[in-house]
Amino acid sequence: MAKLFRAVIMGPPGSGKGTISERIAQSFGLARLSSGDFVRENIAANTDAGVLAKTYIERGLLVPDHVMTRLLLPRLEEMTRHSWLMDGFPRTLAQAKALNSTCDLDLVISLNIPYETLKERLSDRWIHPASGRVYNMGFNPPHVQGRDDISGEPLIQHDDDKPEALVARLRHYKDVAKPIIDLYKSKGILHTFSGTETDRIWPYINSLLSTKIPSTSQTDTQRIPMP
Ligand SMILES: Nc1nc2c(ncn2[C@H]2C[C@H](O)[C@@H](COP(=O)(O)OP(=O)(O)OP(=O)(O)O)O2)c(=O)[nH]1
Ligand SMILES: Nc1ncnc2c1ncn2[C@@H]1O[C@H](COP(=O)(O)OP(=O)(O)O)[C@@H](O)[C@H]1O
Repeated sequence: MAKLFRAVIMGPPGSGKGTISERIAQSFGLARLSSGDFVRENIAANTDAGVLAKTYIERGLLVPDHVMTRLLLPRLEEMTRHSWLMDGFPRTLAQAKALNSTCDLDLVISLNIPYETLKERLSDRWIHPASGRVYNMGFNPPHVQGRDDISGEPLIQHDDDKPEALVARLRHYKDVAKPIIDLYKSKGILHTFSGTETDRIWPYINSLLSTKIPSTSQTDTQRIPMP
């Protein structure tokens, strides 16, 4: 069997992680894993970790490391036969260390996007809360204004996407991401992409991954369901 491929995508809020992950999953057939989706699925399924996670999310807090690792690592251990790309985890150095002890990452993509660009994008971002689907009124608008394409339900805007909250969020990201980025740099697996437009960054990511991903991992396109 060809070697499997495991990657993580990192970047500040609004940097395009979700958008780029979707493209990578489609182009290379990696399973796309999102920590936010895992959390939402666990909440919906009423698992112990999900019930606990919900108490933090309801207060607008990050889920503590030990809950996140309990929720995610067993799922990763089940994926021994899959290549995957993870979005949203690790978000702290403790999570990165826990991930390290579970699997060997092949590659980390870090997105480096100017503050002004992030501010513009997020103030234009609308979300379908039940599914996590994301729209941008300029970049990828919904078919019907203010409505989710699939369910037709209303879209909302997050309070923390407003400019005044964004400065603090970005500062927080920089602080917590730095040691994680340093860790991956020291392992020689970090690749940083800078720019203001996803469509211009994408070709570089695409060509890097073309050289790294063994062709047999490219047959396995799927979104991983809950057990
Ligand atoms: N105008 C413009 N908008 C973009 C571009 N790339 C992505 N967007 C939009 C899509 C979304 O509404 C917003 C943020 O993109 P994503 O949700 O993919 O970002 P990310 O997953 O990093 O954000 P998150 O961590 O969930 O806050 O910006 C771009 O190149 N130009
Ligand atoms: N790695 C993580 N560590 C801690 N909490 C997390 C992590 N990933 C997701 N969460 C929790 O789940 C929520 C939803 O995650 P996500 O879909 O990535 O949304 P957002 O981009 O709004 O943070 C987060 O706001 C946070 O409370």
